[in-house]
Amino acid sequence: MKKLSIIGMPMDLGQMRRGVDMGPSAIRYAGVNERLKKLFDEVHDLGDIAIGRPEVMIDEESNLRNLDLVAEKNESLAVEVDKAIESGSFPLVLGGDHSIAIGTLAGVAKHYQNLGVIWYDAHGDLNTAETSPSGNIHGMPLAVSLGIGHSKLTNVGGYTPKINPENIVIIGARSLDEGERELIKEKGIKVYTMHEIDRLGMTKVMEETIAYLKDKDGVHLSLDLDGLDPHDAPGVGTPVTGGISYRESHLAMEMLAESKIVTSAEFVEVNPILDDKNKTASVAVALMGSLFGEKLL
Ligand SMILES: NC(=[NH2+])NCCC[C@H](N)C(=O)O
Ligand SMILES: [Mn+2]
Ligand SMILES: [Mn+2]
Repeated sequence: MKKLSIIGMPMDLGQMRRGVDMGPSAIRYAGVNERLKKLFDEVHDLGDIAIGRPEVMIDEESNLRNLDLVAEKNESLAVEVDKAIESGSFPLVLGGDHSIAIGTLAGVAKHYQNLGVIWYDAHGDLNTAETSPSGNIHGMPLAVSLGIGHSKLTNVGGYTPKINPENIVIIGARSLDEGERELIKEKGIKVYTMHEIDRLGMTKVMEETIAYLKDKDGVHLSLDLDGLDPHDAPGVGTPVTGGISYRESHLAMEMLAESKIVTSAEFVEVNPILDDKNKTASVAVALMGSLFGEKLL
């Protein structure tokens, strides 16, 4: 019995550009339910986590924009993700800015002893208040999940850390801040930058990634649409040129489907205001199709 739970997280408090809160709607409009119903026995769309429209505020002291709200809303997400897994469902979270990975991983990681994470992204999202150039929490969730950062964030879900550095693979990196580079080196995090993707090809990158994570008891895929080239996924708040192509991304998802290692996923940073006729949401849905085993023949 294959069950999928879809959870919308219309969060935009982790960054400054309005519109990413409409990501879950855009992805639903692009047909996520219809497409994935063919690949699961049951698809439960649980609707959206309530975010509301609070006054935007910055905690000047700590360089953590909307700290309390981001923490609070991620607690709610963690509860829903946890419940989905308890009920035997594969949790698929629709973002929302990438700060939602804090809540997703809080809900997921308690179910695994040794969770692997694939971070498909132009960025490392390994900043802290001290290293962040922007104060935007969507640039911090991977560090937070490692237990590095403000305790209001690292303690979401009531425990820390969620993951270990040697269980992470970052794919598609091409924009890293100085503090992120240092953390990657210090912790020995595995990273396939665009250089390695060009050099090795996506086939080899995914073969190595899958081999690297094979012995984990679960693998979470956190896919930031800005990992793709802005030509293929223009509707994102922090685009970086020279990214992963649409075709390479399909191949990556198909290889993950074949490997059967992925046990939870989130697709984030879809911003329909910045998009071109809902292209980015449609790309997200197409990639989900491949991730969950869609085949042409
Ligand atoms: N999830 C994202 N799109 N993150 C972008 C982060 C950009 C930059 N590194 C920052 O920390 O502000
Ligand atoms: Mn990114
Ligand atoms: Mn990201």
